[in-house]
Amino acid sequence: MGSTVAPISPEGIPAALLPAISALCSVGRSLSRQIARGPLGASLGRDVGTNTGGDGQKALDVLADTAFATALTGTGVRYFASEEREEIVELDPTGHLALAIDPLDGSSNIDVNVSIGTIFSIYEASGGAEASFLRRARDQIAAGYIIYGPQTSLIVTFGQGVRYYTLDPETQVFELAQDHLRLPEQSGEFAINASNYRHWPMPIRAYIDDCLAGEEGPHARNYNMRWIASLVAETHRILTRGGLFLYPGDARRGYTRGRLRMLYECAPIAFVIEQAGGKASDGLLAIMDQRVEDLHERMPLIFGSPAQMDRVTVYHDLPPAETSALFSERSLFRV
Ligand SMILES: O=P(O)(O)OC[C@H]1O[C@](O)(COP(=O)(O)O)[C@@H](O)[C@@H]1O
Ligand SMILES: [Mg+2]
Ligand SMILES: [Mg+2]
Repeated sequence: MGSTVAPISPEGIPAALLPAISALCSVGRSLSRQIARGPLGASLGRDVGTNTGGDGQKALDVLADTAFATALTGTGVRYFASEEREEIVELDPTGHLALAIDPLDGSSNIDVNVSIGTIFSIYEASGGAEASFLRRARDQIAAGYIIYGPQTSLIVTFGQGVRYYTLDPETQVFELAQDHLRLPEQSGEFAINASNYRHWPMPIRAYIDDCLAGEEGPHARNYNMRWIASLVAETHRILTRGGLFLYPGDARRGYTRGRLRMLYECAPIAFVIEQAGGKASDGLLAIMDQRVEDLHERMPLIFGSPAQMDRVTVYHDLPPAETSALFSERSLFRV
C-alpha cells in the first residue's frame, strides 16, 4: 500500500533537494513496514559480516544501504558515502549533491523491538568525491534522520529551523507535524553508556559524578539517566524533552575518539540540534566547526540542551590538574 503515492508533502522543501528527500522517505516507509513485521518477516537482525570500520553488519544494515543507494540514483545525488561502504560511490556524474548516510543506526536494537533509524547529511558536491565530504560540518545544506519507532518520523533541517514529519500509517505519507521544532533550554536528564565509566577521561567522570551527587552535589539537582544505544532515539528524546547525550572518547582500544562517525552521525545530528536551539561539541569545540580527514573518522560527541552543554564545557575547560583534584576529592565520598 502507498508505494505509488508521493512519500512526503513537498511544501517547504527546497526544490533542488526534493527528489533526494522523497527518495529517502520512500525507502524509509518501506523499511518501516519491513521492520514492523519483526519476527514475522525476514530475520533482519542476523549477523552478515563486518563493515570497513570493523563494526559487525546485520542483514538490515546491508539491505538498507542497498535500498538507499538504488533509490537515490537519479535524484541529483552525485556522490554517495555510506557508513557501510569503504569507498564513495558516484551515483550520477551530472548530480550536484553529496549525500552521507548511516543507513541503519542503532543496529543492536533491531531484534529487540526498540527504535532504530537512518541518519543523512547533504552537501553541495564540489571539488571531487572526497573533497565534497571532507569539509567543515557547517557546509551541510541539509541533514536529518528517520526514526523507526512506535511512530516513523522524519526530522530534517535545511538550515532554517527543524521540520518534524510523521508517517501517517493510513496514507503512507510523511505529513508535517511541526515546522519549527525547538528543544527545551534545560532538563534533568543525561544519556551515556555508564558501563564505560572506568575508561572515561577526567572531565566526563567529574561531570557525571556531580550529576549523580544530585541535590547534595554542586549542581544542586537530581538527574535521571537514559541509554537506548540508538543515537536516533536518544536524539529524538532530547529534541522532544531536552537532556544531554555524551559519547566521549575513552581509554578502550579504538575508542580514543569515541565511537560515532563524524560524517554519518555527528555532523548531521549536530546540524539538527543547533537548528533546534541546542549545542553539539566534542567537549570543547563545536562539531559544526570541525572537519575530518578520513571518511570513516570518529569524533567524540556531546550534545543537548544549551544550559547542560554550557555546564559540561566548563569541566573540559578546567586545566587537567584542577579536574583531577576535583575528581580525587569527590572520590573520597564514593564507597
Ligand atoms: O553500544 P554502545 O557502545 O553503547 O554504542 C551505542 C551507539 O552505537 C550506535 O548504535 C552506532 O550506530 P550503528 O548502529 O549505526 O553502528 C549508536 O546509535 C549508539 O549511540
Ligand atoms: Mg549509527
Ligand atoms: Mg549504522
